[in-house]
Amino acid sequence: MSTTAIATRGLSRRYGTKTALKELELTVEHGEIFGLLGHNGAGKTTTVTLLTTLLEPTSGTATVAGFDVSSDPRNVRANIGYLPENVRLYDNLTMRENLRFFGRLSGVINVDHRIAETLDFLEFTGHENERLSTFSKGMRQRVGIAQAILHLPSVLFLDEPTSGLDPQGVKTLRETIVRMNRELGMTVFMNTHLLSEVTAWATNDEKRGHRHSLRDSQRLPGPPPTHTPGRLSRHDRGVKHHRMVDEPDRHSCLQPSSPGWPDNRT
Ligand SMILES: Nc1ncnc2c1ncn2[C@@H]1O[C@H](COP(=O)(O)OP(=O)(O)OP(=O)(O)O)[C@@H](O)[C@H]1O
Repeated sequence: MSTTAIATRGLSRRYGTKTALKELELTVEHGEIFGLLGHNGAGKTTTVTLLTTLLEPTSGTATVAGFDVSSDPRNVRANIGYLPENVRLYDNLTMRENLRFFGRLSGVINVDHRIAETLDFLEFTGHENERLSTFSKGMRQRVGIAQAILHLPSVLFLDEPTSGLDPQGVKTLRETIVRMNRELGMTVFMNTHLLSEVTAWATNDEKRGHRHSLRDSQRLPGPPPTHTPGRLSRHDRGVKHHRMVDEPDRHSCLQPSSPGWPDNRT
């Protein structure tokens, strides 16, 4: 079996004359947690939308879990989970009803059993019969994660997963991501515009090289508890990231000195 979970070659997407994504080249191996880093508008959501088969590339290719996103989207979808930035759930249904609905759509067998197992794994039991309209942002997101992993996908996509969460929510989410990776063996592909999201996993000397091509994919070790600037230590589970920086006018480069450079260290 191939060790490659995701591979893109020249992956591009245009909207009319607007280039949303230009010739993305990246490879993610099975078992990795991968962070796609870029400012607002850099093309992160477009990338995830292409990789989850919700959008067709205008040129280039991509495979996910060994299947081509253009010629074999059904098999891609069967092998992935997806948590969009703004998770869409049914507010007037309970958590169990929501999960049943999504589980059945994904063809999950014995769906109630899987719901129980999944909520147990996420340490989120006790709210099954409550309506989503009463849930906080953090709780809704956990329902979103539950629906994304109900069918035990091999590759999990998370679009700006910490967006709108409080610090405790961010901490819980990071721990959950690591557990899904280590205990369920899921490859995790995560979009973020926050450098801190990537560095949270890793020691880093990765603030160097402010302007990179899209080929600047770098392996980070992670997730250790502390951060050792200037040095990469070895870790058996690599966390890779890829900075979506290109021409300054297109991607408003990620630079530590930029006004928009994230300064939070949640
Ligand atoms: N449907 C669309 N039609 C036209 N342009 C679009 C469309 N979707 C995205 N774009 C443009 O493509 C570029 C990339 O958008 P995308 O949403 O992928 O960026 P992003 O990195 O995810 O940004 P954000 O962090 O703000 O979500 C942006 O300039 C955006 O305005």
